[in-house]
Amino acid sequence: MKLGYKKIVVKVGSNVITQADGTLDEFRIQHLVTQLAEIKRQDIEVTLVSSGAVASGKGLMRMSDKVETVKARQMLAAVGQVKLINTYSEYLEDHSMMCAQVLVTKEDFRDRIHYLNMKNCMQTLLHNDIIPVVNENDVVSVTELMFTDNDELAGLIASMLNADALIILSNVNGIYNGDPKAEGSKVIEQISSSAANLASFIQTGKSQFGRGGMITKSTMAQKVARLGIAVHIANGKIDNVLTSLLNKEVKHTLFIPEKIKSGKKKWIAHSETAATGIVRLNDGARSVLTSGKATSLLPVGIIEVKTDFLKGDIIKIIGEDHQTIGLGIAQYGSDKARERMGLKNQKALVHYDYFYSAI
Ligand SMILES: Nc1ncnc2c1ncn2[C@@H]1O[C@H](COP(=O)(O)OP(=O)(O)O)[C@@H](O)[C@H]1O
Ligand SMILES: N[C@@H](CCC(=O)OP(=O)(O)O)C(=O)O
Repeated sequence: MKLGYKKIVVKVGSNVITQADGTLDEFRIQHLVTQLAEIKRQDIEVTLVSSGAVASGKGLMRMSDKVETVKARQMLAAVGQVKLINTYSEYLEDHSMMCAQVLVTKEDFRDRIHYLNMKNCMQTLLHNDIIPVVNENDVVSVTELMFTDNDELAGLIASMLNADALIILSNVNGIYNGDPKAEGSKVIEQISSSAANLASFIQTGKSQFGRGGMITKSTMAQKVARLGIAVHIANGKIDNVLTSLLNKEVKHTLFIPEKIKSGKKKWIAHSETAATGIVRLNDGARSVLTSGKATSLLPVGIIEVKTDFLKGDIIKIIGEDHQTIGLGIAQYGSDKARERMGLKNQKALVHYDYFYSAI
C-alpha cells in the first residue's frame, strides 16, 4: 500500500455504522471488516476504535422516557456493546480472523504503570494477529470521567501504540473550509499541525449520533500529528475508503505529522487531567521553551509555584497570561521549586526529555 504504514489505528464514528433509523448498519460493518482483513494481509497492524454502542443499543431496545439521561446512556451502551462486538467478531470469522474487546476509561491512561500494562496487553493481542476493538467503557465512565469523545480515545490509543497513522472515519469527506453542506465548500486536503485557528470555519454542530463534533476532532488531530503520527479524516460511508486511502486514491484531510516524539512524551502530552502542580513562567522562559530547541525548564524562569506537587508528578506549565505552555514531569517537589524560583545555576525542574510543548 502506497502510504507504507506498518501500524495504524482506525476510528469509526457512530454515524458510519448506523442507519438513518438508528439501527446498526451491519452491511457497512461487514464492508469495513473486509477492508481490515485486506489491510492485515498486507502485514499492517490494525487496531480499531469503534463507537456505536449507544446507537446500537437504541436500535435494540425501547427506552422509557422516565429513565434519566445518564442512566439511559449507560443501559443503551451496556446492551449495545454486546451486539457491536459480536457483529465485528462474526464478520471477522469469515476471514478466519479474531478480535478482542477492549473497554477503557480515562482513568486507565492516568497512571504510567497502569498505562504500560494496558499497552502490553494491546501489543500482545496485535502480535497474536488479533484485532483489538476499543471503545470507551460507557457503563462506568460518566460526566467528568468521560473522554470528550472517541476521537480523543483514538488519539490516546494511537499515541500509546506509537502508530504510524490514525485514520478517523466519519460521515463527511474530511474537514471543509466552510459548512460542509454549503455550495463551494471544499475539503482541505492537508493541514499543518501548527495551523492556526481551524475553529473559525468549523461549525459547532455535529452529526446525528456523534458526540464531540468536528472541532474536537481537529483539535485532537493537531495534537496527535505534533507527536509524529499522521492523522487522516475521511468518509467511512465511501466504499473501500480504507484501502483507497492507503493507496492515496481518495480525497480526504491529512494532518501532516511532525518529527516523531518519544513514547514518554506521547504519554505526557495526553496527561493534562493527571497534572497535580501548576508552575508559572515569565515570557522569556516561555519563548525559550517553545522555540522548538531542546531546552529544559530552569528555575530562573519560574515566577510562581501555584499548586503543590511531588518529585515525579506531572505538572502543568503556564505563562504569565495563565495560558498553558506545556506539561512535564517534575524532577523535584514544589518545596524545592519555591526555594530555587528565580535563581540561576539550579537543576532543571523539568528535563527536556520529559517536557511536552502544547504550543
Ligand atoms: N468544516 C467542517 N468540515 C467537516 N465537517 C464539519 C465541519 N464543521 C462541522 N462539521 C460536522 O462535523 C460532523 C462530524 O463530527 P461528529 O458528529 O463528531 O462525527 P463522528 O460521529 O464521526 O465522530 C459532520 O457530520 C459535520 O456535520
Ligand atoms: N462510546 C460511545 C461513542 C461516543 C462517541 O464519541 O461517538 P462518536 O462521536 O460517533 O465517535 C458509543 O460507543 O456509543
